[in-house]
Amino acid sequence: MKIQKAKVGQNVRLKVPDIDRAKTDTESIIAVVVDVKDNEFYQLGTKIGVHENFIKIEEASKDKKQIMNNSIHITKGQQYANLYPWLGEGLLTSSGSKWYHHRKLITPAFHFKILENFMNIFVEKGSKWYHHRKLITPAFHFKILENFMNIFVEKAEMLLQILDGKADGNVHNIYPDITHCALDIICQTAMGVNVNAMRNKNNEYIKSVYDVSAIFLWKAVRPYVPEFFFNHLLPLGRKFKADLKVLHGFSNKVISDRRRLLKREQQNLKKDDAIGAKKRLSFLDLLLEASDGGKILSDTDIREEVDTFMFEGHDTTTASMCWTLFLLGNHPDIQERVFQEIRTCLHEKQTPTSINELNELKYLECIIKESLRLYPSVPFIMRHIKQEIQLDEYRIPADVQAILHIYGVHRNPDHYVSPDQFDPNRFLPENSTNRHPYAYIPFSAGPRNCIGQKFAIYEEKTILASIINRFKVTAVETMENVKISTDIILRPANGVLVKLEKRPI
Ligand code: HEM
Repeated sequence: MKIQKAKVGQNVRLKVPDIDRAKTDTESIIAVVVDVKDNEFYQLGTKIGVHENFIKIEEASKDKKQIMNNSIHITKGQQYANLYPWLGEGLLTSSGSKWYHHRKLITPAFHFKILENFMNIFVEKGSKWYHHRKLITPAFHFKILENFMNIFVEKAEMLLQILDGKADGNVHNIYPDITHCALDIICQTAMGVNVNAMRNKNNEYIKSVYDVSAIFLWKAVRPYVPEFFFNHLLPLGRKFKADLKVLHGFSNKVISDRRRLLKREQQNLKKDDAIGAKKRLSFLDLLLEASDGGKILSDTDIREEVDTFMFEGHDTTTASMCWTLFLLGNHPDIQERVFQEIRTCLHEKQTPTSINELNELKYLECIIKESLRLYPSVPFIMRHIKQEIQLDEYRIPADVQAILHIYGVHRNPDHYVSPDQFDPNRFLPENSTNRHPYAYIPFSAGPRNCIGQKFAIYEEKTILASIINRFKVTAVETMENVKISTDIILRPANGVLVKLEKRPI
């Protein structure tokens, strides 16, 4: 590719006709100049190159602690600064010691490994049980898991009622229904607040999430637009401000509602001391408790984390569930096979109700994984490379903004035979053993990987199993003609258009 006067390490924007409308060909958004050839051609890192190099950094670095403590290569790319007005320095965007400290604080609330262990040790006796119990109790109360599962099921059932009304032989876009369901789930599990987005349509919050995500991309590809000009002179800047008001208003309300409720609960607990149990229900409670009246976490710190989790915790899972339904709707044979698995596992029941049941749905898990391979909810991430690195024939200079192109890696034929084909069997254990450990990275990898990945898989399994168990899904668009819309999240541009047909019970 020939471009004008670019130096190694510089970001270049590639001309993609649709970029202004944020409907980009996901294979080329922003690239970094990796090398300048003698013939004035440039080697650009977009699709696979930079990413593969980056992952080798992690492989080469045996001493992961060194990376962590020095915050080398875990600092997010400059473009994330465009998210600061919304997410502030929450877990997703922050760096260095602030990120490290908050991640340590928050991790226990999302450590589902602990919860799985806990489920298993229920049947064990003696010292192992005692040891596990002691280990996990302070970090994560068992009550939380029960509550989460109950909430997943409750929301799945509400969603089914809504979808029942759409099983009428017509085509419906169910993307908004799934979004509302995912938002209800994250608000109730993580924040302990019931926002009832499924019943309360035309949700301003969701609209603002979409707008802000699109504006993020708009700004990311126009680093030359001065902040003052954007903030004060462009209508888009004013829109951004109005959207932020909606988003922050929503999260502030969630926090104050929860504070009030906790206070009431604490008072009731004092009255009813016979129970004596400490009731910790959500991630937000953990933050409020850890804040020590603002000494450790300020109100702004808490709001930034709440915004981060409300966004990361619903938009990503929504896209993933919708792409999965789209793919199943295009592959009736695979849908039939997973339907049989679900029926066998659930017998007469409509929805899964325990973690053990979810763990039994193995083929469904392969389907979700394969869907995240083809359509990763987060199609690319960015890192600020802090120190120069030499990787094979590439020299990545310091201060480069590297784009790690997850979408591209997942469709690399070196790692996947017929990479554009939907084939969940790739993720059967026997077919996964020889895969490069970094060839599949929908949740990123290393110390800044996704904190909510277990949560996401459990949530998706509950909702998808419920839908497939109730309806036969037929998609309208195909893999060949579906339009992809990329902002921060990779979504089907027209939503997910399906026909639903109720299955006999
Ligand atoms: C299918 C669903 C999901 C996908 C594909 C996904 C993907 C990712 C990816 C790729 C990253 C790395 C971002 C970067 O480096 O810039 C990330 C980080 C993160 N995710 Fe997720 N995510 C999902 C669900 C969730 C859920 C359900 C939650 C919360 C409950 C969550 C919370 C977070 C947070 C807080 C971070 C930042 C972690 C850190 O930097 O320490 N995600 N996610």
